[in-house]
Amino acid sequence: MSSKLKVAIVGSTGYGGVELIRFLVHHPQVEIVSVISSSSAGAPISDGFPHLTDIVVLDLDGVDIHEIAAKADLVFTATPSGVSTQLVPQLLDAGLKVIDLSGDFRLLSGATYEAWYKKPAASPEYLKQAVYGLSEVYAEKLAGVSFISNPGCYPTATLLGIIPALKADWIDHRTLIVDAKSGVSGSGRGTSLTSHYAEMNENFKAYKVNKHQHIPEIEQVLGDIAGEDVTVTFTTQLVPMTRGIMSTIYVTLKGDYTDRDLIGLYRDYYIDHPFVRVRGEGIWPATKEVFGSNYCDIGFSADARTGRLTIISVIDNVVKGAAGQAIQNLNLMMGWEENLGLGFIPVYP
Ligand SMILES: NC(=O)C1=CN([C@@H]2O[C@H](COP(=O)(O)OP(=O)(O)OC[C@H]3O[C@@H](n4cnc5c(N)ncnc54)[C@H](OP(=O)(O)O)[C@@H]3O)[C@@H](O)[C@H]2O)C=CC1
Ligand SMILES: CC(=O)N[C@@H](CCC(=O)OP(=O)(O)O)C(=O)O
Repeated sequence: MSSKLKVAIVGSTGYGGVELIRFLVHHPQVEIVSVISSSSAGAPISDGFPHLTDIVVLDLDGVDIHEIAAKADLVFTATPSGVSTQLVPQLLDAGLKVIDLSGDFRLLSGATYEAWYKKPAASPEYLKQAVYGLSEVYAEKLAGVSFISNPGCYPTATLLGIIPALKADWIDHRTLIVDAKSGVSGSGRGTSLTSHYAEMNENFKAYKVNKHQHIPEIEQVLGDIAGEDVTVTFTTQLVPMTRGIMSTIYVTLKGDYTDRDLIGLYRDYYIDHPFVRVRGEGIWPATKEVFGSNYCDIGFSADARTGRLTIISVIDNVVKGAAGQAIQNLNLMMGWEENLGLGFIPVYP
């Protein structure tokens, strides 16, 4: 009998789910026992995803809580916001561990969720069970828990870029401006006018300016770190590429800190965490340099002329922004090496 952790994936036919499969197939402590679809149960997963032919030889299962509980120890829910709200409580009640990739359990306040997501919030009983999984920042809180809420893609890039400087009190958080750009896979596999080729190709467009649902998530975590309320100006933009997020952060420095000071501060902060790489002086990260990997790369320019700091943080939205961080959180939950099953070099060029 296998002593591996038995894992099921709900939403296995979405971008996050398929990416979970890509990594979990190589994870030494995990066995994928069920790939689940609410719309295509019964068919081999490789019918819809021929790149998995002969690699994942499983038929898609339906969403049946008892069947999942009979097969699996832990479930990844890579399901849309609103779906997880309903599904996750049933999985937890069935005794399963859960790592949820949606936005449904990230915000502590149900009222804040409803204001930004425009959907009914999960019940407070379950909201308070969720541990927020920004791996590098909350690693110690994740060990041994049963339910992790995986961070959003934009919050991951943005928060990892801001937190060390905020924690050190080197920046004035009242001046934070975040200019964030994402590839189209961030909006999921379902077709929409937004992700239509003719709308996206050779285009660069802003959306949800100051209204994005990730704003309260970023402010919640920064408030936790700062010990007081924090607000950010946050602009999201779509760029004509498949994967990648670049979050460019502008903030006023509280002292005469140099790039070298910042590099030292950030390298110290992330010293025990292999997936955040801090660039050397004048070497700014590009999305291609993390493509397909779980890395978050960060670079700086402290401008003595304006007194402002520019921080550039890049991730692959489907990996560090979703499936990769979810597996990193699984590793932290289970007490395994943080990088187990994730040690891939980015795809380049
Ligand atoms: N894409 C990204 O970069 C990121 C995504 N996320 C979040 O992760 C989650 C998954 O995202 P992503 O994979 O991109 O989304 P997709 O739209 O690509 O996939 C979502 C999947 O959920 C399944 N689904 C839909 N309705 C139900 C239901 N009622 N019950 C069970 N399953 C259902 C669908 O599969 P089927 O019809 O086969 O059931 C679908 O393939 C979302 O909450 C998203 O916001 C978070 C960070 C980054
Ligand atoms: C490019 C793009 O459209 N990205 C999506 C990210 C959505 C997402 O990941 O949703 P939750 O984290 O809130 O579940 C967006 O901006 O809404």
